[in-house]
Amino acid sequence: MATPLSLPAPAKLNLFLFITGRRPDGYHELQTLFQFVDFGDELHFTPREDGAIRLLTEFEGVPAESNLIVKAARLLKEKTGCPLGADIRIDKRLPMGGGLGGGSSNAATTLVGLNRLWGCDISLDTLAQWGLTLGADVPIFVRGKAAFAEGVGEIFTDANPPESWYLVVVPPVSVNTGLVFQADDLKRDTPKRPIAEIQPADWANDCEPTVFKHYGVIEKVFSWLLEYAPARMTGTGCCVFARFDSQVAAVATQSLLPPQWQSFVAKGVNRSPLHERLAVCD
Ligand SMILES: C[C@](O)(CO)[C@H](O)COP(=O)(O)OP(=O)(O)OC[C@H]1O[C@@H](n2ccc(N)nc2=O)[C@H](O)[C@@H]1O
Ligand SMILES: Nc1ncnc2c1ncn2[C@@H]1O[C@H](COP(=O)(O)OP(=O)(O)OP(=O)(O)O)[C@@H](O)[C@H]1O
Repeated sequence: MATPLSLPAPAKLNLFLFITGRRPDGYHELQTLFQFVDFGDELHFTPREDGAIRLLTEFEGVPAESNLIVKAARLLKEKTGCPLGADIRIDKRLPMGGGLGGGSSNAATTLVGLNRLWGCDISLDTLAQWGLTLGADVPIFVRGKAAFAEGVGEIFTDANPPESWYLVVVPPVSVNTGLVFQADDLKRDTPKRPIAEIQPADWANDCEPTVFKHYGVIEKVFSWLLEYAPARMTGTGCCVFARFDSQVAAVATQSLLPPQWQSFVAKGVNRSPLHERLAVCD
């Protein structure tokens, strides 16, 4: 049997997220700062000669046909005409609908992993472009470098934010990204600024007031964390993160969390663990 290729699908954090407008197609113009963390899912790919794409891990509430892993594998096969297939397994650790980009990261790791396994030799830029049709955050995970993003999140400028430690708390709710963007009370008129002018003191997330209003528990988690460290929601929620200078400080605060709140401690990294692993495989 062929050796499987195992690759990480890390989470991302939006260190800030401003909504600067709405396009005629309904999508929103953003200015955001993406950083990865060294925590996420792990995917395992084994090539198949018969061309079939099989996802061997079941997802609660997501049929295989609509799973972004299967969609990404089919997209690559269709675009390249590759006759091979794959068996795919995943160790799922990232919550769904958490604002950590888990689905997009799974899709990106599938595109990059199968491109390698099948020997397609498609450039990262092209994979990122194809991936955008699967989800707004797929391109950043394909590129694998911390970046400011504009447009709907697909125009990048490399960035080098401090690689802090984060305590990420997962409130017991799932937030639907589409519904947040449709909300009447969403702040979508932050003036667009040159990226160099956005200072750390200005960092904020425009989705917070709307999400907090509809999900009281997320605001509760946010207020709790704020007592210990600077805190912010990532993406459209539900996860909230607090920033620390050391792992010890993050773990100490984690030990004080109310027991019903799930959490993890992770380090911010400006190069994706996916690309770190691929470099080792070279
Ligand atoms: C807000 C972010 O979390 C920032 O990282 C992402 O851009 C959201 O990415 P995502 O969860 O992959 O979202 P998608 O699946 O692409 O979009 C879900 C829905 O959110 C809305 N949406 C998404 C991104 C965007 N820039 N404007 C939007 O209005 C659209 O209605 C879309 O149908
Ligand atoms: N492989 C996958 N992993 C997670 N979710 C998936 C996957 N495939 C499809 N989905 C669907 O996509 C939805 C969003 O999942 P995801 O984990 O990307 O949310 P998110 O972390 O809020 O993303 P974002 O930060 O991009 O808003 C899920 O609720 C699920 O229905």
